[in-house]
Amino acid sequence: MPTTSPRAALRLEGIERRYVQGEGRLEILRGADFAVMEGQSVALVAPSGTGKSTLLHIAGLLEHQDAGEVFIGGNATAGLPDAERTRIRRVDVGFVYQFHHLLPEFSAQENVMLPQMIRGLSRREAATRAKELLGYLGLAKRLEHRPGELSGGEQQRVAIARAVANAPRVLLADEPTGNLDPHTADHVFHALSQLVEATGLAAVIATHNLELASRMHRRVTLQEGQVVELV
Ligand SMILES: Nc1ncnc2c1ncn2[C@@H]1O[C@H](COP(=O)(O)OP(=O)(O)OP(=O)(O)O)[C@@H](O)[C@H]1O
Repeated sequence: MPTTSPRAALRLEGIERRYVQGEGRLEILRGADFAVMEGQSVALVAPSGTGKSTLLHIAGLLEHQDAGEVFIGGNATAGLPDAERTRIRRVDVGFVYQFHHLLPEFSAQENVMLPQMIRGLSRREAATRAKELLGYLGLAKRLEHRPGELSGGEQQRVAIARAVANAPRVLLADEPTGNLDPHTADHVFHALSQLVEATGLAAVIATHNLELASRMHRRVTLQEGQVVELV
């Protein structure tokens, strides 16, 4: 019987990114290559200022690279018009940041419903999916809570539910537990890992937490502007 080989949900090829500051030039990414398969979680562990956020922003089509190509689900994105890049980002990419950025006046459930309604789902459909996701992340009893009425770990789990509400191919998380105590960080990481296993998402998680990174499928770092596998 033929076996299906895993597909790269995200592939970066020869990514270059430099910043010009006055007379100086900062070469942050110098031909970075990187691929993440469906259902795979990768920790990006590198010192501050080496370009983790830059790499995630380029991978998520939030920022343009100076050279190289980003493939999402096998489709090249570099030459696309901005409107098409935005469409792909909305459909295929979910982001989680260090701070949750939830809308304070909306409930947990409504925060998870919003991206779905923006994509055209009915209120009822969005509510059902939000409830299901929040339940999965252990927040079944927090649906009506506003962000200010949730703990830090709960807020981050709502942010994760929101990021995956539209079933993206790729989840990009930038220090998602950087603002949490170790116990809560552990809980949030566990929730993230479970989601990756359950949904076939590809996840890239920038973190300084080596213990949590050790639980991801792979670990990579940035060295001289290149992505290097850690073994
Ligand atoms: N818009 C910009 N203009 C000039 N330099 C920038 C710009 N954005 C980022 N940089 C520089 O590029 C480098 C990489 O930044 P980036 O935010 O990607 O690092 P990082 O590895 O995510 O760091 P941290 O772990 O501290 O968040 C830094 O030295 C930063 O100062």
